[in-house]
Amino acid sequence: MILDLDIGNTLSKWRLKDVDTSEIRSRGAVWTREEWRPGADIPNLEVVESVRISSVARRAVLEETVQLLRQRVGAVYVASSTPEALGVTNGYEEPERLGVDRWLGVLAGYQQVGACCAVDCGSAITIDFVLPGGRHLGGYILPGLRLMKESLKLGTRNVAIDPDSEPEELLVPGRRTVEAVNHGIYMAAVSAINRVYAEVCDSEGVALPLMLTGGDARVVARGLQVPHAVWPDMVYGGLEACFPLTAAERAGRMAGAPCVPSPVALEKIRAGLAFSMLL
Ligand SMILES: Nc1ncnc2c1ncn2[C@@H]1O[C@H](COP(=O)(O)OP(=O)(O)OP(=O)(O)O)[C@@H](O)[C@H]1O
Ligand SMILES: CC(C)(CO)[C@@H](O)C(=O)NCCC(=O)O
Ligand SMILES: [K+]
Repeated sequence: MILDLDIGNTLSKWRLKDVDTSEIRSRGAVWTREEWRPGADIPNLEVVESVRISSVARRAVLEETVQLLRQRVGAVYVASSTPEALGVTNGYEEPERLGVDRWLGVLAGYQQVGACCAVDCGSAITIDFVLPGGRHLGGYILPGLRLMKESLKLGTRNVAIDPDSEPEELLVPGRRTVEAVNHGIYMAAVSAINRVYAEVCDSEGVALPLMLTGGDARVVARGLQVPHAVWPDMVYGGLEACFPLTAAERAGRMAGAPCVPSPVALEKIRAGLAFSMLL
């Protein structure tokens, strides 16, 4: 088995992938600040031959995790942001400072569809762009839905936005605090993504396919106007592309990669942008 680990700021997510069949066998998540104790929701390391890790947690968390795993598992691969990989050039002035989850998302997106916009709706919402030819432009970082809500300190943090609610309901004025906060942060996230997407496509002169990942991807995606795909395993896809171990991975196939709809024509994106500026 391959153990894929995505250590985020809030949650550390893992999945076990069968080396022979490329199937995903199990998944789980633990809070990042907690220890990896036996009995918790952690994978059985007895069956693991290799581990691939994406981590944006503090250095000490990664070091402890790697140390623990090296004693038990044959091969441990740790992803890092580099100046260039898989045909993509990193747009950061200091490439190693780009969050590796963003880098892996961008690499997975580029491998799947070529030039694209990759959005991660996690603890933070990140929006990254890669142009045809593989130039990563850099991107945007804003607080995630949960962070925005917590920062208001109105005692509404435990009421999550229902991922099944209709965007029309979420975009109307709230008539209770919880509702006003939920609708406000939803509007903030959705309109930021819509605007940034349109601005960058306009200024670069290219309509880009749009992909979303992260814990809040589904609910945020429902409010977007442009065609898009949700890919929960996008960061894992980057790990598969960087460290291919199965036959399918060596052939460039990433687990759970979605069919990404073609973007609308650039003229339409530009018209939408011009319209929203006039109002
Ligand atoms: N069980 C859960 N626990 C915490 N957050 C959850 C849960 N389910 C959904 N979420 C939502 O997912 C978001 C966190 O997404 P994700 O799991 O991608 O975070 P993360 O990996 O810790 O983020 P990052 O990698 O940016 O640190 C939160 O904003 C929250 O609203
Ligand atoms: C922005 C987050 C927290 C999103 O998970 C992560 O990608 C990160 O810690 N990045 C480092 C800073 C940067 O990407 O510029
Ligand atoms: K993430």
